[in-house]
Amino acid sequence: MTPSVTSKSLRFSFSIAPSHSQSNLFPIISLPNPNFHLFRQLPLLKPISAVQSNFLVPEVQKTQTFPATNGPNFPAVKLPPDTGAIVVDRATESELKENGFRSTRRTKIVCTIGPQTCGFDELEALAIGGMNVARINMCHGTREWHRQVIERVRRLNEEKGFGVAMMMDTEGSEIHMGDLGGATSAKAEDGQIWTFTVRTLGLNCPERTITVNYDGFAEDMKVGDELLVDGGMVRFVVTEKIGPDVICYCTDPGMLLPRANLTFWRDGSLVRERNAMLPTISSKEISFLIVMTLRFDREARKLDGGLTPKETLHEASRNLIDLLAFDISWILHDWLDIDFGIAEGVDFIAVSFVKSAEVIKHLKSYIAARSPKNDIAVIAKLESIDSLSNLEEIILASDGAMVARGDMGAQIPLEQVPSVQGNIVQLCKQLNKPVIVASQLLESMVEYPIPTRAEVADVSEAVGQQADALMLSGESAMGHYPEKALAVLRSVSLRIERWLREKRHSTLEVPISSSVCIGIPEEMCNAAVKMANKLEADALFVYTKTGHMASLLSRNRPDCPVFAFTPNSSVRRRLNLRWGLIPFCLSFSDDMESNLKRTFSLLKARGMINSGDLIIVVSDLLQSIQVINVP
Ligand SMILES: Nc1ncnc2c1ncn2[C@@H]1O[C@H](COP(=O)(O)OP(=O)(O)O)[C@@H](O)[C@H]1O
Ligand SMILES: C=C(OP(=O)(O)O)C(=O)O
Ligand SMILES: [K+]
Ligand SMILES: [Mg+2]
Repeated sequence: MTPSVTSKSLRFSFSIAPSHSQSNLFPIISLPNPNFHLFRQLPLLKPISAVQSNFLVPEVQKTQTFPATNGPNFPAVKLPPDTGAIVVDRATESELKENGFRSTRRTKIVCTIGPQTCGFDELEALAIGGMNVARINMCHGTREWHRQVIERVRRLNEEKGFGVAMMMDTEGSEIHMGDLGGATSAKAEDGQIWTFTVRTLGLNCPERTITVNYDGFAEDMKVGDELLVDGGMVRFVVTEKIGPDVICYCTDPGMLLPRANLTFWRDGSLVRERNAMLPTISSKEISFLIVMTLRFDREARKLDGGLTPKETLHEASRNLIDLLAFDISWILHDWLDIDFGIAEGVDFIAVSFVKSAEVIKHLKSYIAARSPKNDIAVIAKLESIDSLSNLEEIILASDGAMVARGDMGAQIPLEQVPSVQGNIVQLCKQLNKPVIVASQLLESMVEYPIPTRAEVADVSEAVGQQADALMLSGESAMGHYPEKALAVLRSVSLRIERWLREKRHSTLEVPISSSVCIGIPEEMCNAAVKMANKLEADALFVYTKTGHMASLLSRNRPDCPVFAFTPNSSVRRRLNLRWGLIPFCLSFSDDMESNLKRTFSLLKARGMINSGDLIIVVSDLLQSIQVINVP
């Protein structure tokens, strides 16, 4: 595997073999063009410091502020330490008590946290409203900003008794616009002329200028190309190129948002040289590369005498440093974010623009080496056109998948998105991986308090497909009605789930079969679900250390909810993404009899089960299925 890093702007490419590859212990830089001295003449080389201010330290450019926390208004309800007690998410507990087992929500909800929802109060409101997973998108905000969100979610869980999991979504090497000079949005009108530039915004920029984060942008665009903002929400056609400026004519008007993603098309197909790449190279390997380059430079300096080839070598090394700084900063971003996510102990890392299973495998071994407890799940975001030809391999390598319809809709024709969504959801269920349906589910609710009928139908479709989770993006990050949007997802899920259960009984549809992997745990879980459906059990109980048995029950999409008991709090948080699972933290012993007794008495004391309820119990301790009436 030799990932290649391409600097289009320099019309030059070199490849880097990561140090773990079998054939090479050290990174190899292969330069196709021996005329290094030519590079100096190219216009886009930047000194390292300039590069750093653009890429390595993007925080400098971002000016986001946090609403202050209302510290004193929050009574710190410190829960007792988990010794013998049972811990469940507070919102789920009230839902169970109010509505009874059968009517709890099965479809999970992921909310993207942004300026509208990053305060402690707002986060708490989302947790009360049923948010199962909070997502931060590393495309926006600074690491410090994200750190505060993570800290607040953790505090919410500890002090207020919620069990919200944390997902970090990587940026991917997408091309996006700059910050709009501080404005929150800008309206592009039909027929208007806009300038997209790689220059920094300044006085000499024409009116309606937008910066672009990719230095090769002006070189790569051609007159006649189509430029799509935010997956096609606003469209432009390139009419002229003037040095670093690309002059565009607006063909589809709309709202431009800061740092919106850009794709460009030529002759009806996507030009995707550079917008779909997470290179399989780590920050350590890159650091090594930098050290090697600096040594190369030092050796070149030692060569006195001024022979032309040596001067050339020196010149080349200087250029190489510039070049590496440029390209490395581009690709390093995701790896620095991944290191950040591991250090902060997030529960999920969602990888943007995955093209192959290799990226996922590499990231999983990277995480395994740094997080020995192996408690971060990797979610493959399916949005790049290249991912669609090897979906099964990618999904198998991952711990879950996201149908990232926003960017997907910019890479394949829109009318193909629904069938691709259906196929991915089906495939994930077969392969026993949780799947999230994301983007524009309730897009109009960014501005309005009521969704459109079409949006409600779209949500219903995803719930009907029995996707594990639905995701809010702008609706919860920067919209005017985050809690209302969450309430719509909740109520539509509940209603459609109930309707499906009623329908299933009239058509006697059987749960999905275990055609893909058949082993004792799979067979046991399939049988337990069948039994629970036939006997109209009130709940399935599963005692699980790793969460695997619980996932196998969820995969069958049973009629009743599954109470999953695990001693491990990070397993509990990861199970939040699984359809129909209610994860509890509970320490248990090898003695199932006493585990059950204890669980029944703890749950009865909290009013979460009643005498006479019919429970089907599965455990990965004993290979048994028990049918029990709560005493
Ligand atoms: N941390 C953040 N800071 C500021 N704005 C954010 C943040 N996260 C999300 N947003 C806003 O919400 C919008 C939708 O979020 P999302 O779908 O995650 O991002 P995008 O569509 O830009 O990839 C973003 O375009 C951005 O305007
Ligand atoms: C979820 C998506 O990714 P992001 O919001 O990071 O662009 C998407 O493209 O649909
Ligand atoms: K992202
Ligand atoms: Mg995307």
